[in-house]
Amino acid sequence: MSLGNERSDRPGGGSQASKASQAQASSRDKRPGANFQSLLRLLPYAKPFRLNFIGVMVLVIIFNATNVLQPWLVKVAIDRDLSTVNPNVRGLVFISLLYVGSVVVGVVANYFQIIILQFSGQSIIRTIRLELFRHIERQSMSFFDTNAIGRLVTNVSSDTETVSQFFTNFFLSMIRDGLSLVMIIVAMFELNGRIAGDAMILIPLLFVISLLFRKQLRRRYQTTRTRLSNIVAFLAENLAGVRIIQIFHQERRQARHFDRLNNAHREANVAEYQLSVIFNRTFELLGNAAVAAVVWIGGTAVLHHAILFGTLYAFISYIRQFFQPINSITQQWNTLQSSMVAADRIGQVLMVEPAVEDDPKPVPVHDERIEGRIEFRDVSFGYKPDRPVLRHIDFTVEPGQMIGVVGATGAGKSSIMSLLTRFYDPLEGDIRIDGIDIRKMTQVDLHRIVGLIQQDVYLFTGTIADNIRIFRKEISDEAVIEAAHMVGAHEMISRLPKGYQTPLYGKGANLSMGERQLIAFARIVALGPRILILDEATASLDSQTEELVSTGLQAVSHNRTTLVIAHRLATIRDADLILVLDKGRIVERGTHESLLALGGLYADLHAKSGIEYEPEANVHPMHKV
Ligand SMILES: Nc1ncnc2c1ncn2[C@@H]1O[C@H](COP(=O)(O)OP(=O)(O)OP(=O)(O)O)[C@@H](O)[C@H]1O
Repeated sequence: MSLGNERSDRPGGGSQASKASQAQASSRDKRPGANFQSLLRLLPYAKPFRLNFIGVMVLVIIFNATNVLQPWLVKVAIDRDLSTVNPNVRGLVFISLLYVGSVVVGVVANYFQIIILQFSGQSIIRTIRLELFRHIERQSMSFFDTNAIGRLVTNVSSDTETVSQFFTNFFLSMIRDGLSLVMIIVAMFELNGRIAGDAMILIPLLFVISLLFRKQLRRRYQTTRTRLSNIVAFLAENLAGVRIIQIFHQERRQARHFDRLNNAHREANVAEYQLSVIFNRTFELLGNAAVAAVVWIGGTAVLHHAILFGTLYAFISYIRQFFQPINSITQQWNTLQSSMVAADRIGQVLMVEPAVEDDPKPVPVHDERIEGRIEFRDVSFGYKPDRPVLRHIDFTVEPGQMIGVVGATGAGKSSIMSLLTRFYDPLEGDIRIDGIDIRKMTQVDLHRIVGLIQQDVYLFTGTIADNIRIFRKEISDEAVIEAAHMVGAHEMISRLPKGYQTPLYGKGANLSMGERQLIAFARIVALGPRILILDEATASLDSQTEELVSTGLQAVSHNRTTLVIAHRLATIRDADLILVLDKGRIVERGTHESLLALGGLYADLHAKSGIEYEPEANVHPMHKV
């Protein structure tokens, strides 16, 4: 005659996933703002399911009623039909049928109650998760600067899961267990007010014991989770750095450290179970003691003919049922706490508006008519307003030109790129494409015009062809192959076992750096933006790949305004204009030759880069006189 909550010696009960998320939710940053309001703010998501919740309530009432009815039926059978004075076999059969009927109704009600509630809870979470995902995707880069990716992943995955506990477990328990308790109490008072009154002493006692234990259980549970996280973090770091560990012969030391973490986890886990078992058995002990007390008090009453035997039976059954809802309700305290923390964190993310937003009245842009003229007009920028990283940047790139931006590390090269793509907005000045302020275009239009290849070429899980067309179905296979041909990637791709259908794993780890660059070039040709920004990879390539990449670059920049953030000066030797940045300012500008002739910072960088620049250096040794 369980009320649907199976007893578990694991503290907290519930699924592993939910427990993990609850622990995470509670162990991470507990903001003072995490309160019931945070949860209430998520209530509108539940509104479309209000009929479902009402349905669940009705089903819960039916289910509880059948539970309370069953001992009562047995009581009637014993006292009315089994009494030796007036035995009634037909009545007995009728009661048995009613009993079976109530069990069947209870089971069916319970089934639908669980299914409807889970469906509603998970639907709510689905909506919240989708909104979070969309919201995060809409954010500007400054948002990602201040929000660790790991935290966002947790928001979308486990925080939402924790909140779902509120909509399912918490809601269900409050209704089901609260109602169940009330019904049992009413039934007991209905049977015998005196014995029922004595039994009421148990309620505060059970609540206090339960809450005290739960607090401790929660603490131990969190310790176990934290120690498990330590193991996972250590393992991840070790796997990532396995080469270094092997080269420096640190395997034993690392294994010892791992075992310490492992042991700490074992101890925490055993301690957690220990307390959990003590708690459950204490509860059971109290339950049995209560039954014994009822047998004693009720039995005496039976002997004195104060109550009938069936009433005593029903009392014993109700006392047994009595413990489950109290246990379950106190357990919800944890659920409520974790859900509030998780809901607060979700709310914090949902409240952030993107720093870069589209103009409410954007200028319509026809990208096919865009020529690709870029102007930076006295642009100043800082990731934090009081720390400028670009000052008074002023330059123009004519359509189809290639421009190189060079400078020491941290000079502000990538920041220029981030402004042109509107990952950030300038603090002062403006940036124009074909005379249109990019803040006046929608970001969708802008990103159709401006293509970007970042240092670390990002490849998605999928085939090479998928990666070239970035999952845009309207780009045909022929167009993909043509794009690859143009940048000189076709041969390399054809050599792969499955050609264009070769699957890429783990951000394209099965390709070399140069090969990834070529795929990125082909991607640009296939998508065809008028402007290309290339944040060149810092790692040096072998000379053969370097040649492939530079041929690819020539192809991809052909007829396209190209801005190269150059880490290798050789890449931009033929650029129409080179900007030399130093501490956020343009300190020199000109062509490769003119800058070398100037003998300033560029010439300096050039000398340090180790590239020989002698006109004769390009001449084949055989032709030297
Ligand atoms: N997201 C960011 N938040 C805060 N500061 C940043 C951020 N990105 C860059 N910076 C700072 O801005 C300055 C310019 O960085 P930027 O990445 O533009 O330089 P860079 O010339 O491209 O350097 P590198 O050649 O090393 O890539 C640096 O001082 C850097 O620390």
